[in-house]
Amino acid sequence: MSFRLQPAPAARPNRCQLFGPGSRVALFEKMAASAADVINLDLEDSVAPSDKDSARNNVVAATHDVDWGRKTLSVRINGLDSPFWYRDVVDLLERGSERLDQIMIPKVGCAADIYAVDALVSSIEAAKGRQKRINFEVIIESAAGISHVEEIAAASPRMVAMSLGAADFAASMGMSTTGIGGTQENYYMLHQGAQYWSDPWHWAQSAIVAACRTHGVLPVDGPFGDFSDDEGFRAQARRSATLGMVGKWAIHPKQVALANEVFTPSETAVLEAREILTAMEEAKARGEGATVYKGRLVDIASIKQAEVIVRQSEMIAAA
Ligand SMILES: C[C@H](C(=O)SCCNC(=O)CCNC(=O)[C@H](O)C(C)(C)COP(=O)(O)OP(=O)(O)OC[C@H]1O[C@@H](n2cnc3c(N)ncnc32)[C@H](O)[C@@H]1OP(=O)(O)O)[C@@H](O)C(=O)O
Ligand SMILES: [Mg+2]
Repeated sequence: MSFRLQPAPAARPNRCQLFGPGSRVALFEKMAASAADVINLDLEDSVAPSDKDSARNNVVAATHDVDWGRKTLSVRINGLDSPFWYRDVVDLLERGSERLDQIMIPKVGCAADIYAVDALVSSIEAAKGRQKRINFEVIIESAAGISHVEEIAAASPRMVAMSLGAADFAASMGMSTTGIGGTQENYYMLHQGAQYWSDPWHWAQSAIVAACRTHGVLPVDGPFGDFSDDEGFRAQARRSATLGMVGKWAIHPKQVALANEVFTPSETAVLEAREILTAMEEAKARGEGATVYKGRLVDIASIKQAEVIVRQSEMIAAA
């Protein structure tokens, strides 16, 4: 292992992040009653420019008036290229309650973007004497964002999570698709006349996971736009979980159960992980660094893999 150890990410359930426009107040109580671990109230792209001020006021009020239970309460502010973002931050932190846990920063392109928001947030927190430090989540959804993904992950001690925003990412990369995540019809390999679909999001997801794991940040898969396609959502989520992501956005309430299903380790997976840990304890007692479990090699690396699964299940159970 490198001398520089890999920091542990925040120990918070993050299986599903349910989004809702700040302009649709009627959704807030439904979001609070959902099984999502994280709530993202949106001030950015799901809110029309004409509704920005009213949506901001709705969300500030919701930090006081809605019982969000033990969920992580996050607000997506507008992009740093907009005339809205500074007022989003100022009003949330000057008029919003301390129930707010996190600010989500969209379309981040470099570490300096985070620095700017961090400086403004820190100044208001000090001026208002806020006791609870606001965390950051960022969305990687541009060519610049993926190009600078590691410096962004390391840009602030407030950084807790990082998501892939497939739609804006596709637009920024010039991808010929209007789908939001999932399989892309023309992204296939041809072999002996048969088509084999590959995953156009794989490399970006892996880059996000690597940057996040290097700096103790939670890697999260973003939206899957077709909320009538349960199996498509499951397939995308399963690929993301396999790559090391801890959760996925829901842009419709029906996707919450799907995300929770995929990102909650199954009883079978947890039992196997615990059995591997026991097998490795027994091997260690015999002075061995490797052993056989169900006919396959397990060694010290297997301990770390098993601990990821056990830790995730215990964190969810405790939530
Ligand atoms: C693309 C990336 C993004 O920006 S994604 C994040 C921004 N987008 C959003 O926040 C959209 C969130 N979803 C919605 O606004 C709505 O779900 C919808 C517009 C997609 C559909 O709304 P509607 O037609 O009203 O849905 P239904 O009639 O099917 O509703 C059934 C039922 O559920 C309630 N409902 C609807 N939406 C939500 C919600 N988000 N949370 C909780 N409850 C919801 C609705 O009121 C109905 O309730 P009822 O049964 O009591 O009537 C981008 O960043 C990138 O990738 O780059
Ligand atoms: Mg976006």
